[in-house]
Amino acid sequence: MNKRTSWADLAANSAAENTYAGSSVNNGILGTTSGGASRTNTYVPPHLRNRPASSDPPAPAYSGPASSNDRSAYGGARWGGARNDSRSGYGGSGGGGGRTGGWGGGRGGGWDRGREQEVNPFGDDDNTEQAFSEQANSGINFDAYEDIPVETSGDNIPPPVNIFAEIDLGEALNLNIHRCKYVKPTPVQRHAIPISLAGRDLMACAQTGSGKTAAFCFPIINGIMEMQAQGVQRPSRGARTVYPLALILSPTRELSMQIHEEAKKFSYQTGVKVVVAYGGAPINQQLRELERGVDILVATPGRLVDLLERARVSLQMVKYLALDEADRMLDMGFEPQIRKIVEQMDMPLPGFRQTMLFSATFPKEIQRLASDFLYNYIFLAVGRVGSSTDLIVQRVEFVYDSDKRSHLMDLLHAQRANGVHGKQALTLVFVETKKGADSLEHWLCVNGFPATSIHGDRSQQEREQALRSFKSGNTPILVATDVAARGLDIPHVAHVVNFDLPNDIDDYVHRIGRTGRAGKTGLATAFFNESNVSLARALADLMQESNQEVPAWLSRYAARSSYGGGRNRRPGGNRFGGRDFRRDSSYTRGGMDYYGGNSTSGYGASGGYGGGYGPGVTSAWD
Ligand SMILES: Nc1ncnc2c1ncn2[C@@H]1O[C@H](COP(=O)(O)OP(=O)(O)OP(=O)(O)O)[C@@H](O)[C@H]1O
Repeated sequence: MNKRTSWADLAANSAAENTYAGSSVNNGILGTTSGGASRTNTYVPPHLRNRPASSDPPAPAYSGPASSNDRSAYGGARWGGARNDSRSGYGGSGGGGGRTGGWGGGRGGGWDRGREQEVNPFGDDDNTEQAFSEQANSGINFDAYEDIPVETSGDNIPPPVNIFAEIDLGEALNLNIHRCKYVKPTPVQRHAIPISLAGRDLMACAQTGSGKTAAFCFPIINGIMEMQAQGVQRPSRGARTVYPLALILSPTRELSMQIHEEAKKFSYQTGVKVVVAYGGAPINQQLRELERGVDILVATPGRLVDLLERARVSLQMVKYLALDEADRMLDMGFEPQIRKIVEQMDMPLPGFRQTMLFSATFPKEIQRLASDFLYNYIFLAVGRVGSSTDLIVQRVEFVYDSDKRSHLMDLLHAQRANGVHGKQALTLVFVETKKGADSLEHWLCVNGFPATSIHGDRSQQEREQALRSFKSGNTPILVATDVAARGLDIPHVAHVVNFDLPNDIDDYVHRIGRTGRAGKTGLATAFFNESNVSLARALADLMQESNQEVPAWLSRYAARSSYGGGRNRRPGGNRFGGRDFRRDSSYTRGGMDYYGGNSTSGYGASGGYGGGYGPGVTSAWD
């Protein structure tokens, strides 16, 4: 499907489509000369100053082996109504009118006052009328998504919508959708929004850059507006405890900040207040912000646990729980913290809150874990689970470790030569280690390529500054560890280079997904060598799945290797085979299918998954 051209064409096309509107490369912080390979080495990034200058000579030219391409009808009521257990719906026992110190009066009160002072997140862009007239030109190529396969499973699935007007999101939210210049919903939004508006729990898997943030934000904002219209009351426990109505968790600070920014735009003038809390930044400032009132709390798990332990936040009133990058949130690194937040504090149980899990990848093992947090949920897959979008042209090249730098340099030179108006297109380079990131950044800078880096050893201030500098085009090359792999929506990233490939194919999917977003095309290049053999098969399968040309040498590696490259790959199995894990017969117990009541009738039958155990009853897998 992707037309093959030379690399230079690909880079040029990608760059042309992704040219940033920012400043020129030579912006004052650089003393570089432009053009050929030899450059004046005058730029040293702040965190590398006072270090000895690199004595690395340019590496020899690429000498790796040549390769062929060298290159059921909806029946659910709104939340509460759809529950068929004996417990009353949300608000019955949790947020009832018997509470004292109501919303608007005590805790979180004063929001009306704050609302008057609300900063317009659209800034100079806020010209609603213009937004209406410009809608047809928002630059989103929706045709790219039209023939994408969609799978939904679960009982009583609400039907998808085609246009935003089909859903009643409320006037204020609709206005913000117009301000964002969203003409029509993306496929994941078409399906996920009606499901969530119907009060159903959801596990949603959709490709990178396909609009998942709005898919969970819109129903949350709409739901909170309704709660406020109904005069929701909040407790007046401890003088300084706040009671958010929605919690959105994400794995990195930068992603939480981004979701916060997006959610603020969507909730502008709706009366819904969004606050963010993440580590590495002064907690006192975040506490002050919380005290001014919070409806939606966007947080990273570590900082949230801190706030909960200080009793500054209570989750007792949480009606909506969204986990972005849910598979990452539930893998080994984060799972204990997530369980603590969701299961061991005062958050309402599944069935009494609405839970939404979103990611571009969802290994079955993680799906199984995640089901502990859900109640009678709907599974939605837009595209194949864990697939990458066809919008990204993927190339994989065999490059020995010792040749990687010179090879990267070649790519960057070609890209610059083909750049639009001499500007370097934004390029994101992923490496394995923090040290490796520092060292590559330094080497690029001294070789005349303005670069910055983002990784866990940099201070939060440095991380944020690096992102800003990259986004603006001041340093059009960002060297990153996996801290930047997920969720970040940076316009005009033309090229993602996997300088070091990850061990897990899902990480690869997220990394390359930093380009080719919202209908735009992008380019991803991976450097592969003997140390990546365990990824060969998964990588070849993924590329084939997304209509990419697989080099013959990679196919040979793939044929020889076992199925590695992932946490959840069945040996010999096809990673694209099953989707909703509930449909997989290997997950049935005692002849009873956990999904549909029995393993032959499949999903859709009554007594489906989640009905097997009620809220509060421990999952069968514990
Ligand atoms: N309906 C829409 N119309 C136009 N643009 C949209 C629409 N929905 C979302 N977008 C834009 O698409 C881009 C990608 O959206 P978003 O960041 O939510 O993707 P995502 O699916 O969460 O990606 P990832 O898997 O990488 O986290 C954003 O710039 C967003 O503003």
